[in-house]
This record gives sequence, structure tokens and C-alpha cells, in this order.
Amino acid sequence: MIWRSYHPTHGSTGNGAHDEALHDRRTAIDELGAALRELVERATVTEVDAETIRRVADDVRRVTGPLADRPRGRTQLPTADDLLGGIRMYNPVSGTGSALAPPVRAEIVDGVVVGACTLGLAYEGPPMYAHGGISALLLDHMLGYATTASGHPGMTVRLDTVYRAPVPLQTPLHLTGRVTDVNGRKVTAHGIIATAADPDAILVEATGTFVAVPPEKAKALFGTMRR
Ligand SMILES: CCCCCCCCCCCCCC(=O)SCCNC(=O)CCNC(=O)[C@H](O)C(C)(C)COP(=O)(O)OP(=O)(O)OC[C@H]1O[C@@H](n2cnc3c(N)ncnc32)[C@H](O)[C@@H]1OP(=O)(O)O
Repeated sequence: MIWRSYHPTHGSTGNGAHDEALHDRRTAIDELGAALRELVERATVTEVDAETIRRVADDVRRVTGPLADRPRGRTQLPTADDLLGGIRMYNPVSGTGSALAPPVRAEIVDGVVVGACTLGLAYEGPPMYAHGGISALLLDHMLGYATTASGHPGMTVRLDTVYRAPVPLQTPLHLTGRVTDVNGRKVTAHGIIATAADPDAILVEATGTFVAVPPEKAKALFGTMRR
């Protein structure tokens, strides 16, 4: 399944004309992201002959040309993002503009972050199942979301992941993340991955420690960032 999940309501922050352009840009990014994910998945599952694969590679190189016009560097935020509002169009877990993201859709239900996604064959580790690093990525995100939503944002300093059973591909998944402890700058969170069909049967679980970044560290790490 390919999620197309940019939520238009998130874009309404100011006056009409600017919002409309921003909404249009985000919608376009969302459309390109969905097309890229479809490309990645089709390229992963295809068994067509080598000549066809080369022809597609040529075509893809050709169509990427117009995107090279105005690249941003690592210090420049995407103009479509709203960092404080939580909109990251290219986040590799939830960003609907990202070719890497499943993407995960998540919301807060009774103080718990509850997420959903389906992983295609592009995320394969052991045959038929997700790569273990992908599970850790999803859980890091779920725990990070939970800590941020609880009012205690921080960076991951530790992620302990327990793999109980393989995570099946092409299967709707259920993810959670919740804060379990706040101790000064340190926040502990826990999360799980299960199938949507059997959400109580934990496949992977993780406990993470997140640390709030003090202002002087934040300045050193992110001070060069600009819009
Ligand atoms: C609505 C909004 C929605 C938004 C959605 C958002 C989703 C977002 C999802 C994003 C999710 C993705 C998130 C990501 O991907 S974050 C990216 C991955 N993480 C990093 O790159 C972080 C790298 N680490 C650092 O830069 C520094 O450690 C920082 C700056 C964080 C702290 O450096 P600082 O020099 O300031 O701190 P400190 O070293 O004095 O330590 C402070 C305290 O922490 C304890 N400690 C340290 N390390 C560990 C450890 N390994 N295990 C256990 N404890 C540890 C340490 O003992 C001390 O405790 P205490 O002695 O005081 O008791």
C-alpha cells in the first residue's frame, strides 16, 4: 500500500495567498513522493529483462533533470517544512515527500502515539520480512514522536531493540510509542511493532533514552540552519 498522507489542514497558518501556494507545493511534493515510492517498489519487485531495466534507468535519469535546478544545502530547511508545527515533508519515516519513508502515519490516542504503515519488498532483510534496521528506524521515530508530543523533546542517546518475531512485509502494521519516565533532561520511552491484525502480539519492541539538548549544544549543532 502506498500512503498519500500530507494533511492539508496543517498548512493553514497565515493569510490566504501564501497558504494556498504552500498547500499546493506540499501537495505536489506528496504526489512526487508517492510516485517515487511506486518507482522504488516496482524497481525492487520487477523481473523484467536487463534491456528494459536499462531503458527505465535512462528514462529516470532524464526526468530527474528539472529537479536539479534549485538544490538546497544541508543547512537550509525545505521551504515546505514547518519545523515547530511538526511538518517534515522529507522525513525518512513519516515524510510523504520521501522515497525512503513507508510512510508511517501516526496520531496521538489517549497519550500514546499510534502509527500505521505497510512495508513493501524494498524494506526486505530476511526473505519475506523487514530488515531489522528498518524496525529500529520506525521505533526510534515512534519514541521520538512520543517524547516530543509529551513536551519533552530530545535526541536519541540510546535505543534498545528486542526482536521477538520477524516483521512481515506487505502486511498492515501497528506501531506505538509512549513516554514511560521523565528524569530531568532524560526521557525514557517504549514502543512496539505488531501486525494490525494482531496488535497484541509484539514482534519488535524498543526502549529508548532521549536527552534534551541544552541551548549551547543546540547552537553548536543547529546554529547554521536557515530557512
Ligand atoms: C507535533 C509535533 C510532531 C513532531 C514529530 C517529531 C518526530 C521526531 C522523531 C525523531 C526521532 C528521531 C530522533 C533522532 O534520530 S536523534 C538523532 C540521533 N541521536 C543523536 O545524534 C544524538 C547524539 N548525541 C548527542 O549529540 C549528545 O549526546 C546530546 C547533545 C544529545 C547530549 O549531550 P550533552 O553533552 O548535552 O549531554 P550528556 O552527554 O552530558 O548527557 C546528558 C545525560 O544523558 C545521559 N546519557 C548520555 N548518553 C547516554 C546513553 N547513551 N545512554 C544512557 N544515558 C546517556 C548522561 O549520562 C547524562 O545523564 P546524567 O549524568 O545527567 O544523569
